[in-house]
Amino acid sequence: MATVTFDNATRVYPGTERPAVAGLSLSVGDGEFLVLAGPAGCGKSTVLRMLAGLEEMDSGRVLIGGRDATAVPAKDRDVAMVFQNYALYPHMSVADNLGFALKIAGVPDAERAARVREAARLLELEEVLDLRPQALSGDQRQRVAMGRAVVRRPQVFLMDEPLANLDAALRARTRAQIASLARRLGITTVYATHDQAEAMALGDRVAVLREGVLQQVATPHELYARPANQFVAGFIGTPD
Ligand SMILES: Nc1ncnc2c1ncn2[C@@H]1O[C@H](COP(=O)(O)OP(=O)(O)OP(=O)(O)O)[C@@H](O)[C@H]1O
Repeated sequence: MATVTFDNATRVYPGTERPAVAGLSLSVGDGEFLVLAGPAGCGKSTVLRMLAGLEEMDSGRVLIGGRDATAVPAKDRDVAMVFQNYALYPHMSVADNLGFALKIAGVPDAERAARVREAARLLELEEVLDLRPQALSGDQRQRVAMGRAVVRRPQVFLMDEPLANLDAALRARTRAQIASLARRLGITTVYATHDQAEAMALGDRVAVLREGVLQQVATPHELYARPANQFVAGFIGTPD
């Protein structure tokens, strides 16, 4: 578990004028579930990628667990990212998909098996451990993608629109599972979505971004009761 702090983080993509993320200062508490919310192109993915070490920052810093991680390579940051386009290995069973990163990392067989079992239990995948991904439903596949992050026991989970490929009913169910899982594990989570209902349902706090600029970060209740400006009020007030 760890805190995450962005300190004046800015990213200007080469060949562009306007920063994709401009002077972001934001702290995420230990074990907190923070949602980054805002319309397409507001900079959510860039924030996650900067935190993961997949995107350079032009200025500012990012701290993980109180330590400056700005210059730390992605593989050494101890964060696990779940994407919307989760690529499972089609030729491997669910169990092998779950354990693959641990195998690469040289985790001994017995410990790997135990961690895979634990993740399968938490994500209700025990029944499908021997199946291949193509035999699974969309939400089961999404849970395997989540499980691959869970087995690594990272300090921070990063989730980029992980439910975007699911239909409405499954989104609601999977959303509830994610919320309960993250809270049970107590792992600091930064979760990006353009869907205000999802943001309000999941976040301990929600950070609303507009064109790369943080507008407000507050609990869902505070955002409803006291939106900082018209943009926040509009975003919160307009169901998807
Ligand atoms: N590699 C890149 N090169 C140039 N511009 C980029 C690059 N990646 C993103 N951008 C631009 O940066 C801005 C922020 O993009 P980002 O993907 O972070 O937003 P987002 O809120 O995650 O949106 P989406 O939900 O569409 O992914 C957008 O204007 C986008 O076009």
